[in-house]
Amino acid sequence: MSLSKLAHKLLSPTALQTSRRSLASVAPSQPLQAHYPVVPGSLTAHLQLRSGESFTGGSFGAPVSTVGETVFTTSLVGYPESMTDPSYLGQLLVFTQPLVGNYGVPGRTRDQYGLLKHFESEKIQCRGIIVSDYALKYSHWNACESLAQWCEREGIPAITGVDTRALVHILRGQGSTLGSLSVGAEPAKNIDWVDPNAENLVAQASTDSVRVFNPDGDVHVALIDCGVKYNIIRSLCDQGARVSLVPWNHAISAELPSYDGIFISNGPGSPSYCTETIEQLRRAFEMYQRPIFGICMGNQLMGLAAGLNAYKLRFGNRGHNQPAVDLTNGRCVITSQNHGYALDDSKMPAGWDRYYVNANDGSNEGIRHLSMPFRSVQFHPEAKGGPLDTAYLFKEFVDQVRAAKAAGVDAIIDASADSVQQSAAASAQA
Ligand SMILES: NC(=O)CC[C@H](N)C(=O)O
Repeated sequence: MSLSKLAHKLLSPTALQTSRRSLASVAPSQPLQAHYPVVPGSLTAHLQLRSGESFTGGSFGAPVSTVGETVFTTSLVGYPESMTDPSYLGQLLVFTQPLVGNYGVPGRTRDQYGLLKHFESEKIQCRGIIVSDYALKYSHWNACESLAQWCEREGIPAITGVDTRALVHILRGQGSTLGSLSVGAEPAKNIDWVDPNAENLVAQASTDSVRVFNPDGDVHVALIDCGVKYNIIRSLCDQGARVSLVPWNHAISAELPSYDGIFISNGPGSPSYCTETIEQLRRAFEMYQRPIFGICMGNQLMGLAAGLNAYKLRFGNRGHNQPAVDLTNGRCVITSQNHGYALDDSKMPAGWDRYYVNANDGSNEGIRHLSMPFRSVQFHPEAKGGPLDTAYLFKEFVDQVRAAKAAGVDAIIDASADSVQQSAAASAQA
C-alpha cells in the first residue's frame, strides 16, 4: 500500500472512530498496565477513578494516599506554576504532556514585592499529580531540586507510567471524576469519596487578613483574594498600583471610597459558595463607579452578582492554548486557562454584554457592563504559565483606574446619599 493510501486509511473518520471506541470500551474495573518504564526501585502507585477504572504505575512523590477531583491540563510546560496555582486546590492534576519533570523545580527566590518569583503561591495546591513519563534526570540553569523531591518534601503523591491518553479519553467522555491516588502494592480499599467541590474551597485559599503590596503605588486597588495567583498581584504592582489584598468575604462595599479600583482574583471550587463576595459585588455594582475587573473565579462571581447563573463544564478548560474571541473587535487571543465552571451567558442581564467567547466550545470567556467600567475575563491574562497575549488587560485596567482618578470620578454614584452608611450597616450585620 502506498504511503498516502496508508495515511488516508489511518486518518479516515472510520479509523479514528474505531480507535476512540477501543479506548472507550476499556472495561471499567480492569487495571490498565503502566505504559512506560517507572522510576527504578520506586513504590507502586494506583489511580482509581470513582467510576471504576484503575491505573497502576510508579510512585515518585510522597508515599501518601489522597482523594480529589481528577482533571487534566493540556499545557506543555509550567508544572511549578500550575501545581502552586490555588485554583487547583482539591484536585488531582493529570498532565497530557507525556514527559514531565525534565527541567526540575526552581528555587524560592522572591521579587521586589516579596512574592515567590517562580511559584504562584507558597505551596503545592493540587492534591496529587498523574504523569505518563516522569523524567528521571532534570536539567535547567534555575533548577534546585527534582519534581520528585519537591512532591515528597511537600507531602504530595505523584504517579508515573499512566497511559494519560486513555485516562483523558475517559475524563473527556464522562467528565471530571473523583479519583483516589494511593501508594502501596495493592490499590486502596474502602475509599472515602469526599468531593472537594462540596465545600467552600475559596475560604481555605484566601488570605485571612489585609496585606498591602507596593505601598507607594499612585492608585489604590482592592484585590479580593479568592485564592490569588502571585502573578496577578505582581501584574497590578508592575503597572504602578498599590494593592490591598483583602479576604474573599471582606466587607468591601462599606469602604468603597478608599479604592480607586476593585479587582477579583481566580480561586478554587464552585463559585456558588462565595455568597458573601457575590453580595458585596452586587452592592458595589449599584453604587461604585470606578473600574472593577475580574479574572476566572472573578468573572464567575461578577456574573453571578450581575444576575447570571454558573454551571459545571463536563471536563473544564485547562491549558495554555485556548482561543478566545474579543467580541468588541473580533480579534482572537490565545489564552491560559484553568476552570471547571462557566457562566451561562445565553441571556445577558440588562446593561451587560458578552465580552469574550471561547472559539473551541463557545463557552463564556468574559462579560462587560455597557455603561460602567466593569468587566471580567474567564481566562488568565497573568498567564504563569501560558502566553502573555492578554497581559495588556492589566495595563488597560490600571490606566482606566488612573484616568478615573485624574478625572476626579467619585467612588460612589451619589456620595451624599445614605447608601454608603446603609451598606456599612448591612455589612456589619452580615
Ligand atoms: N482559575 C479559576 O479561578 C477557576 C475558577 C473555578 N474554580 C472553576 O474551576 O471554574
